[in-house]
Amino acid sequence: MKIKGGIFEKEKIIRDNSQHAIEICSVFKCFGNVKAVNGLTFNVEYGEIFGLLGTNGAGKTTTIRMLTTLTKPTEGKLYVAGYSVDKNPVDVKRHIGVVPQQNNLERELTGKENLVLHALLHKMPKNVREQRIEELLSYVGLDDWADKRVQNYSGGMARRLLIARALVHNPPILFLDEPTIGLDPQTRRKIWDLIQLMNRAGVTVMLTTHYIEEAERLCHRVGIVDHGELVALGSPEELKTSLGNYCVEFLNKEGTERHFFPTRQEAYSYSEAYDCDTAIRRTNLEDVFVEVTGREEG
Ligand SMILES: Nc1ncnc2c1ncn2[C@@H]1O[C@H](COP(=O)(O)OP(=O)(O)OP(=O)(O)O)[C@@H](O)[C@H]1O
Repeated sequence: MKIKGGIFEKEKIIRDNSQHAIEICSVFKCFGNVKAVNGLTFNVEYGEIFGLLGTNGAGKTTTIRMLTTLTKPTEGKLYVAGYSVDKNPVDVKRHIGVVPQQNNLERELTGKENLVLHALLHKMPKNVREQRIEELLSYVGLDDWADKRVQNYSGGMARRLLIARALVHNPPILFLDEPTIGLDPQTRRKIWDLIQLMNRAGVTVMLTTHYIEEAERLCHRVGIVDHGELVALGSPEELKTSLGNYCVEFLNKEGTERHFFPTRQEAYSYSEAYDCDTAIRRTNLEDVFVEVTGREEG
């Protein structure tokens, strides 16, 4: 995958009085009796890769759908690029790219035609859009597939095309809902590289994931959501440190028991008191996830 110079050069964003790329202020979303989102408040800063991590049904997709103008909150306010999602949805749409969880590409069209269609929806002039599309197809490594129909693409290729499509109109903020769901490990790594390259080129990224490894490897900051509530927020390092950087782990009759300590020495002293086999290791984000949600997997 190649980065061509200048493809992420951005127009200057005129923001109201916001310093944040994304602001979520006391947001609730109910579907009947189900509180899909239950009082979320946090910001995403310009330049970040921010990950919303949670189990299935935690409220991640609903949050992305509200931020990207697809559904309205029951209560609360959302701002993207300084614009109110409620009052200025058209401005919000101009400033965002969205990679949905489901592949909604036009399968009968070629990769290039899909991008042209998106550019036309954003009223991009022909000379600008042609160059941009060529550059993006090369950027996501699909130049050789540009004129082939999407129905012949693999899952990983379709995901790369979805990312290219989201970037056609040069948005400063990109939302990705479960960007690597269902992909094999090699393709997943390629998508991670692509997200990191985009971010280095200046794009602010907010993604959802239920893969803890994805959040730990990719995200500058992570918000862990459970039953629609934010239960932890910080960089992976901050979250691990807050729990204790060293873990003593051993098996008892009920299952695996874990205890956390700030230093290896304290962990070692604790483990010495036990007769059974104990392991001392560095704390990881999965430990944080289990502690704050009470669940074993993302
Ligand atoms: N349109 C809808 N109508 C009714 N309930 C909904 C609707 N959309 C979401 N929900 C419910 O809201 C809760 C949160 O769903 P959401 O899709 O936001 O979770 P998620 O964290 O994105 O999970 P997943 O990874 O499975 O998509 C779930 O209980 C879900 O069943």
